Amino acid sequence: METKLKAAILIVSDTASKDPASDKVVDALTPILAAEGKWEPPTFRIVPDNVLQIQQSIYDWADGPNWYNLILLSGGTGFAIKDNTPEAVAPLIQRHAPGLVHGMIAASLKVTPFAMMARPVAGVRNKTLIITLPGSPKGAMENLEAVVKLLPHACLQSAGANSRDLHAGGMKKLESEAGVRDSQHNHHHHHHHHGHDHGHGHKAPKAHTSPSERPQSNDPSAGPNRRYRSSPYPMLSVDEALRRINEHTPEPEVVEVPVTTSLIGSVIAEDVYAAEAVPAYRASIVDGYAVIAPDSSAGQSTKGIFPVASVTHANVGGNLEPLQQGTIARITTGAPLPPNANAVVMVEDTTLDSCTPDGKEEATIEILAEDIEPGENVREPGSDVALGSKIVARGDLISPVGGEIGLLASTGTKTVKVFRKPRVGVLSTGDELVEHNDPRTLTGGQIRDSNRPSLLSCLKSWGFETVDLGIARDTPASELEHALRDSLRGVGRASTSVDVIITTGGVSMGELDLLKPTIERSLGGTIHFGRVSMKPGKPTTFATVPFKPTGDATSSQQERQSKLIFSLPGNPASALVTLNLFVLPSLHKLTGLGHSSQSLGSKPWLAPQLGLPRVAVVLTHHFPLDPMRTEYHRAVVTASRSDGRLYATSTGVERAGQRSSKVGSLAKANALVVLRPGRGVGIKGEIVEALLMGDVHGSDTRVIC
Ligand SMILES: Nc1nc2c(c(=O)[nH]1)N[C@H]1C(S)=C(S)[C@@H](COP(=O)(O)OP(=O)(O)OC[C@H]3O[C@@H](n4cnc5c(N)ncnc54)[C@H](O)[C@@H]3O)O[C@H]1N2
Ligand code: MOO
Ligand SMILES: [Mg+2]
Repeated sequence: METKLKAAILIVSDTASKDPASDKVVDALTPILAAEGKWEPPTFRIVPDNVLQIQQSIYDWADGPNWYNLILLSGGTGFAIKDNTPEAVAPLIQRHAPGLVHGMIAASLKVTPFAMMARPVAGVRNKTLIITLPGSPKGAMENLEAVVKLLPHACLQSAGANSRDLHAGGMKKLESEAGVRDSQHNHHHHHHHHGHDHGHGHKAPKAHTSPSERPQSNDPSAGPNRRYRSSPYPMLSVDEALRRINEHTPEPEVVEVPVTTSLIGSVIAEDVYAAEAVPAYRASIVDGYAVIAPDSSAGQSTKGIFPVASVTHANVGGNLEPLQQGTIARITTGAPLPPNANAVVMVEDTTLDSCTPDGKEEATIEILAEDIEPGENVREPGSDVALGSKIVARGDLISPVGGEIGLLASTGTKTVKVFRKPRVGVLSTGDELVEHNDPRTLTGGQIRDSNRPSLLSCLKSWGFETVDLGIARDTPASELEHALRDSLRGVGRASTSVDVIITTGGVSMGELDLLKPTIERSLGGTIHFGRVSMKPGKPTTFATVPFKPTGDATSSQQERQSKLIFSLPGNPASALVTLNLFVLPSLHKLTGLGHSSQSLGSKPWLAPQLGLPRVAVVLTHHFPLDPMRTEYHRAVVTASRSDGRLYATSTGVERAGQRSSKVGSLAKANALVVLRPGRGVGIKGEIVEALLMGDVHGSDTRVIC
């Protein structure tokens, strides 16, 4: 059977979003696609005339693993103030298709001159063809009919594969092909002239003029006329941002290190086999008497009075005398059994019968137990760890609990291969910043740098090596560029080069928000995203910069090929939340946690996940919702002792309680409660997702409904 193509319809209409039954377009378009016999029944969604919601739908349908071949949007393409579908769609299109636009307008013009009042856009994002249609059912049908015959071919070409490859099995291949195309795209962008407005010097730039270009940061030297008034960076969903971070975080490197406690938090890169057996000899499990127990089938009793032939302590040296039939030997826990002995009787199961003449030692003992079996209370050699058995596997995390270190130590393992943990630098930016411990009184707009200490402490608690990169001033602008370059190379303010740079501040819309332009224009870096639909943390920026190591061969082996820059918002709560949400998964991947542990066998769910653990929590009170952005609400989560559930209580729901400037919203918090955007509140008793940042303590909390 031939593979069918996947289509999605987005209805953009304030009316239909309030009353889905009022929509007539989905029912009008579906039969047109069905008549072609090449399409699966389309999926659809209804959103209001809202740029973010339109864009989110396109990300969902064109960017994820479940991408669609075709997205048809209907509505919002006219001249009315609220019509903003073309403005939402155009920036997301990577390759425009003006031919389809011409075709649709030409067809409509045959019906009505009002066709000139439509502002359709069409083009390709990733492997998905996107076309806007008018909002009226009649107009939408006419437009779709004008192009519908061409769509299967256009979609297959956009996907870069034949139809069979569109099947689930071909997904992987297509994903990697898309990766190749993306990097070529980036390449192109670096050589492209940035100014797109030559000859129109007085015009302010539009956010997106040339469709083939990625968004480009503000040119700091350009005057007010050419400064952006809306961000050129598309607003990504958190999931898409995380996907891009994962995609651009390099694979971890392998290093060989001695077995010490500094292994805690490292991930094993190569299976380790026991070079020694544990125990190395036959050892007693109890304090008592080594005996020669008769074969159980013989039916003989082990009761009786026996002479004590010898005493064996745990640290005995040299060879032991073999035990003679009819005698027993006193032995302590962990001590080697004398040859011939095959079981141990606990001292509690014996009584003293007689002493040596000097009264200092036992001469004879009565054994009270009558059913001692061979092997009883004996640890055979290698029964705890067999010689040559796998003790830790590639992908295993060396936990602070101590089990893995214990295994390595007990078998005399001297060194292990692990993934090298990344080194992380933290840089604060801003002219207003003062060291937190500066004794002087603050003046004017000065504030104390709280981001560096709070971020450094969080990173240290995760077990990463950190480098304090200090403060970079906004003016002169070159200070930031030099601070970043020095940090990458490990000179100046950075004692050693870092793998990951975290900056705070300077990523939003202010004229001194210089991070994005500095990364792109001065360091030749690539910004993978510059805005995320979340609260707090909207302007979070993630970039990679190419890095050529200098110096000798050994140092170059230790350097990664590209370095990561996380430019977090300056607001203190935003900086800490985004550190937890975005930086940690990347550091985990660099640490090797993505390499699923082979030793878990049939229990892959026991493998550690990247980033914070995700759990379900019960709200203990109403939580206000943001109408647009997913909120990461700071909360205290406790484990109920009575019903075994987790309960979330906000660190502050009053007006400024969760404000992004308020770092105190993270004091006492051990979780980020994920609140999807909506009207009103998340209600008391509702179960929502939360990300655990810290330890969970027990409590008597319970929501009584
Ligand atoms: N016109 C717009 N303005 C802003 C937008 C926007 O979309 N349009 N986004 C707002 C959001 S959301 C955030 S979050 C902030 C992000 O600001 P920046 O990353 O550009 O940071 P700065 O402007 O440098 O500073 C913001 C704020 O944070 C304080 N700060 C900075 N560094 C530190 C530090 N190390 N320790 C303590 N506090 C710090 C700084 O003094 C400012 O008060 O932008 C909004 N604006
Ligand atoms: O996104 Mo910003 O972090 O809310 O203040
Ligand atoms: Mg700013």
